[in-house]
Amino acid sequence: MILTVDIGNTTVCVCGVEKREAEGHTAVFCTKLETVPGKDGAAYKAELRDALRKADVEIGQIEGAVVSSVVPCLNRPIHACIRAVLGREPVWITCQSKTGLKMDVEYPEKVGVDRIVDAAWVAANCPLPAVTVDLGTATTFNVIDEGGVFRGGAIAVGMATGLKALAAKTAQLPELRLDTVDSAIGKNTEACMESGAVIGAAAMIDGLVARIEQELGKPVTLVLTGGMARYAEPFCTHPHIYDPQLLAKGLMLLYEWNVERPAPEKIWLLLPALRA
Ligand SMILES: Nc1ncnc2c1ncn2[C@@H]1O[C@H](COP(=O)(O)OP(=O)(O)O)[C@@H](O)[C@H]1O
Ligand SMILES: CC(C)(COP(=O)(O)O)[C@@H](O)C(=O)NCCC(=O)O
Ligand SMILES: [K+]
Repeated sequence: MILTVDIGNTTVCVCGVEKREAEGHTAVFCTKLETVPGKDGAAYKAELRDALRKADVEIGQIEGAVVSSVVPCLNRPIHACIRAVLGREPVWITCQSKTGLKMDVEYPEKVGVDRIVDAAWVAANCPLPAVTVDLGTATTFNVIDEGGVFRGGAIAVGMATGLKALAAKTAQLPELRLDTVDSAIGKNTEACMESGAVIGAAAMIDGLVARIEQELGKPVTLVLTGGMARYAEPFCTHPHIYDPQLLAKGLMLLYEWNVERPAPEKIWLLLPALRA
């Protein structure tokens, strides 16, 4: 099992991913820790140990760890946390990692690593061209053309972020926790806000993907993921795949492609140590 860790702006998503005979890459557990800038490695260490215990995972089952981050101030604490819990160094995914993607954007080093991981999985596993949409703090769109080229995309306000901004910037709109939505026509303030956030996000996805298809001149495979995707996904009319494990599976794939294994001659050097 590989521990995959995605440091997002709202949550640090930790999963245990295995490669299974029949199903391929599969997340066997997932847990979300809160993203708290300033929180130290020791505090995350306690939370991670607790989460692993609750998931019934023994440290010995975990062969390695891999991390993507779009919150640089948490990189050190999370690195320290993983090293302390697993006793090994995690692999960090960056724009320099082997991803199988060719980057056709102005500043590849500025693209969020979570976007690259989503795109890399889809480029390796789905019919291309494809669009991935990750509904988290932000709603991000990635466009991968039929040659496996990352062509860029779009970044829009996330559903929960939009609702928080509305409550903060208006006198009469309440704080809201999203629930299932059943109608585009809300009959009260909360229902109106939910329609705007959820069905609005779905309509934006359908509309933006249609524009992207126009620009590419081809239909795309659409893959939806992220913490908020389950709310909007039922309202997307474009054919799509909903895969809440996209980022975790992508991280394990990139672990396999980027982990440094000892060269064969070094394995002979290690053998005496292994026997001891
Ligand atoms: N029912 C809900 N109502 C409001 N916000 C929610 C709900 N469920 C999850 N969230 C929010 O979903 C977002 C988390 O999505 P996630 O994909 O984990 O984000 P990120 O990758 O940006 O950290 C956050 O904005 C979180 O507060
Ligand atoms: C767009 C994002 C804020 C999305 O982050 P998330 O919603 O996953 O927390 C993140 O991918 C990011 O900081 N990107 C850098 C800019 C870019 O991708 O072009
Ligand atoms: K994310």
